Amino acid sequence: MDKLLITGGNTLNGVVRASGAKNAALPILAATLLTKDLITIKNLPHLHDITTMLELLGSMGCGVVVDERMNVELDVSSLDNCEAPYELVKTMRASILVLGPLVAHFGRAVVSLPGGCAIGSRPVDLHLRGLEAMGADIVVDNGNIIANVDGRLKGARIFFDKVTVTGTENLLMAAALAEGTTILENAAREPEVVDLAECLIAMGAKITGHGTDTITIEGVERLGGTTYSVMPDRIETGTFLVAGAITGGKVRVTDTDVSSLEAVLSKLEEAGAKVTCGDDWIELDMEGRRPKAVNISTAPYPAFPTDMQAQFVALNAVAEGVGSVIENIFENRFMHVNEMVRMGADIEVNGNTAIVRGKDALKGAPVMATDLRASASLVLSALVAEGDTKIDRIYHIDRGYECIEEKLGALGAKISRVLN
Ligand SMILES: CC(=O)N[C@H]1[C@@H](OP(=O)(O)OP(=O)(O)OC[C@H]2O[C@@H](n3ccc(=O)[nH]c3=O)[C@H](O)[C@@H]2O)O[C@H](CO)[C@@H](O)[C@@H]1O
Ligand SMILES: C=C(OP(=O)(O)O)C(=O)O
Repeated sequence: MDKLLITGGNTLNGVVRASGAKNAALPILAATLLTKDLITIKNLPHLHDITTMLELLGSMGCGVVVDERMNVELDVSSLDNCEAPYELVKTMRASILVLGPLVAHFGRAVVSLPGGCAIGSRPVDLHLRGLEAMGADIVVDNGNIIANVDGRLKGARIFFDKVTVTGTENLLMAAALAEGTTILENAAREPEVVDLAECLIAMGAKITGHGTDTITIEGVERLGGTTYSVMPDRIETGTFLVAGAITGGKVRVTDTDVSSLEAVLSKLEEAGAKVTCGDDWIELDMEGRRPKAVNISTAPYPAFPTDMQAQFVALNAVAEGVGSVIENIFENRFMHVNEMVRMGADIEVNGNTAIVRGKDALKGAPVMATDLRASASLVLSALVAEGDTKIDRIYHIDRGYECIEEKLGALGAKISRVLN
């Protein structure tokens, strides 16, 4: 099994390009199930999760043609089954995103129920309740969600008890082909939801209010083909900026979306970084300084994203002072802490709060990745640790970071992929 070997101590300097956003690409690929016309999706990141989604669409009978630049042409006209099997869903929870489009377009879906995962139990009750409110008949049998509807789904007013990103996306896609108007209240405002809505609008959907907590969808009878380019990855961008900050370096991320990172940039400034932005680039200059500890508290967009929490635990672990990190979205998202403690970090977790006391230095150690962003935080810790760190189970990182060793290597990190 591949591992990452990192020798810490290098200051990162240079320019790196942001890839397309995994969390926008996945719902957008699922949305192609809503039309029988040809769709081309561009700026897809080369990631394991994207391959899994393409495999899932292919297994249903969709035509999938990928070129060398990861532009993908999808043809759903020959779809011959509406099933997302356990083998694929267990490797990628986001497979649940095919549920809404399949029921809306084909009247039937059988999707394996995603179980919990390392970061929490992650139920999908709000997705199911919303589809039921739109007239779908849903049963869970033998670990599968079986959804059927006679004719078209019906528009409904749906209030989410909790802000859910993929829940909002599933119902947004379902509502696009429903009969009548759907209003999603307490909807997720994440930029990836907005990107999906823009793609659906390009396909002919009638959507307003995306980017606010109330989204209105006037269902249409059919959606058509389009060519759509996925937004840049704000979490990958943030991770590279933290890599600059933690090593006292200067990193510019290009081809990115500046407006989606406000909460993260303001914390980086509070940590002592000089941050400059252009239309589609962000530059962070730490000018050789050690970061100052920052307090963070995760919450739905536009607040600080849970997907950047682990990276800031790493930053605080070597910062000057003490930072508190509160995780409000997932109940078990501190798996990186014990691995960082093995590298000499001083972190105490109490419930959903981690108190991180900055150390002058961390020490390289063999560590294990437990989930996607935990892996990223271990990479960041390793960049500043004395000596070598070997990170095991990096298949987690390959789910969400495109060519991480090449990108960090180009910024000056000593990092390689090894077999043992
Ligand atoms: C593919 C994708 O886009 N993944 C992102 C998405 O995950 P995902 O969409 O799975 O996360 P949600 O926004 O749904 O989860 C938010 C909270 O709501 C709870 N919940 C959710 C649905 C539901 O039916 N019932 C329920 O109780 C979850 O357990 C969690 O506590 O948003 C998360 C929160 O920003 C990010 O960390 C993930 O990277
Ligand atoms: C938690 C994440 O992804 P997923 O929802 O696909 O598990 C993530 O991108 O950090």
